[in-house]
Amino acid sequence: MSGGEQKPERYYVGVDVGTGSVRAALVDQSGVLLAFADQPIKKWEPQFNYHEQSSEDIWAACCVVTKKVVQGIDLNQIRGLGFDATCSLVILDKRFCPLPVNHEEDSHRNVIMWLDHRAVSQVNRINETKHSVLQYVGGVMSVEMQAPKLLWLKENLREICWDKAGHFFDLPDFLSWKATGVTARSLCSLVCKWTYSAERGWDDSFWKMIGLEDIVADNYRKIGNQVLPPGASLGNGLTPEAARDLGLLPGIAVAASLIDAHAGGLGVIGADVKGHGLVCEGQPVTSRLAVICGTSSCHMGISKDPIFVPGVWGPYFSAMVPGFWLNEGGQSVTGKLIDHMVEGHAAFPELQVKATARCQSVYAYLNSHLDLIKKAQPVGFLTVDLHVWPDFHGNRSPLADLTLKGMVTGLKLSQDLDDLAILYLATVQAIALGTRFIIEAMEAAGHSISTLFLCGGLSKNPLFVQMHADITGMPVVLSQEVESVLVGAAILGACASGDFASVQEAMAKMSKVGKVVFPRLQDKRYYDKKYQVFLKLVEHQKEYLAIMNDN
Ligand SMILES: Nc1ncnc2c1ncn2[C@@H]1O[C@H](COP(=O)(O)OP(=O)(O)O)[C@@H](O)[C@H]1O
Ligand SMILES: O=C(CO)[C@H](O)[C@H](O)COP(=O)(O)O
Repeated sequence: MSGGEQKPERYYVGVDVGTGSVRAALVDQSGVLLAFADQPIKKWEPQFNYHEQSSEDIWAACCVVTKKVVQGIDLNQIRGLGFDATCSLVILDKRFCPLPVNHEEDSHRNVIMWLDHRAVSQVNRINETKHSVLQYVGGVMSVEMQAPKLLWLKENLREICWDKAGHFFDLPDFLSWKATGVTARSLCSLVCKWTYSAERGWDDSFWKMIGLEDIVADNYRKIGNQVLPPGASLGNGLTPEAARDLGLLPGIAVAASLIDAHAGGLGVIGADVKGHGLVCEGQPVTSRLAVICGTSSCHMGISKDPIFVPGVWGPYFSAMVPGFWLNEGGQSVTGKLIDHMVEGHAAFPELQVKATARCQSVYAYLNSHLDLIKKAQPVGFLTVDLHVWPDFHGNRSPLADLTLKGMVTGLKLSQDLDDLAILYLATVQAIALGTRFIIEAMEAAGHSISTLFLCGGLSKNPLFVQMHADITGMPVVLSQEVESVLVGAAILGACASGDFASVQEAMAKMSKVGKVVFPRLQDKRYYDKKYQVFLKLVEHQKEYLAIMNDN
């Protein structure tokens, strides 16, 4: 401050809990990241398709990263705190102590992660009910949502978990409770993963029909009967205990949270695009699709009126941008699939040695290796005879079929670095082709999308970004801040502090365009052919299944 004329800077802290790590940022009022820290979190996979975490480990990581980003800052300048997280299920007993989600009775592991597929039988039975709430999750409930997981706990861990449980939280709501002591849930979590309707509230008949009538009898106390819009200020703000844990001052505003993909959406979708030569300039914000690409990819499209897209989650009212309906397409593993293909290849140890020698990430090394071997043709043409179907963990959208498997066609005997690089390229392309498939389903149902806004760990990969532009034929906008999900979390904190009148105002002021990647339209014919093959792959997979199931 000089001469008492200038107002002191106002800062917000955003905390983003992803699948593999927790990140925090100190963000100013114009959305600039002033400090960033990250910390890995523990994951357990006790058996195939079972994925667990620990809420205590996650909270401890939140504390480490928050303390780091506020070091050296006058804490009085920090006005608000916002959390986003994966939509994993946290279970606590009536005294808020962790309960085990496993037969080993390890209560440290009290989180069923979003990608856990243990509740297949439960979700199949839920879908057989054809209950009307299913219309609002794309027609088919995903095994990754919370109702099947709750039913699994009741049917499998009745004594050690279900009967003792006092609180079932979506992870973002667990974090805001931990910070404030307020058990109110965010509208975002409840609408997107728990079948709550912003307009009609809970539907008793659904819970009774699926065998969870105890949730209704208890007046939804365990899953949430006080619901707040994302960004609303919670209780009296940060409790003294949480303030000590996080290294902040007690009483600062804490916002009702968002799921991570939705925070990414807020962080990118409202940016002013003037002067970037984009078709979406002058078009409504509904022409933008935010794609949040980390362990998974989520495709967030908004509309003024509800649009029912078969196989695409939603329409969800006010779950991301207040007043707008949201459709959320998704690919359940994307970053995880690329890592799986690269790390599982025989040439991976050689890749690691070479990348380390050049102080590069393995992805940066592979990208430059592809440039070396491409000869006169564009890089993307190296996969003319290698095709991948990317549903190694089932299909979220638009087929909503968790039984689908991954496919690779065009394998050879070679196992060298060239072979690894081309397989990596084909996997990246398959993910981008999957995005095109989702966009086509959304457009067929009434969306009109012209521009992609990418964020998340995979948006740091130039090949991934260019393939999304080339294969969808749409420009891809990257934000000024690479960590846009954290800008979304900070937007929540800024709204809770009262410094902005609305989420829309905060979005417009805090998200900024960084770079635009345009599609190379001269390659369109090649990618149209790759897309044709892509669609054939799943058709053939279904044919194989029919042949094998024919008695
Ligand atoms: N610098 C990078 N270059 C290329 N890919 C990256 C980079 N950093 C992360 N990734 C990819 O992003 C994925 C993780 O993204 P991230 O947003 O951190 O995930 P999550 O939010 O699920 O924890 C990884 O699986 C990896 O494939
Ligand atoms: O289901 C989701 C959003 O609705 C996310 O995919 C899930 O929360 C995991 O996110 P990430 O890939 O960023 O870890």
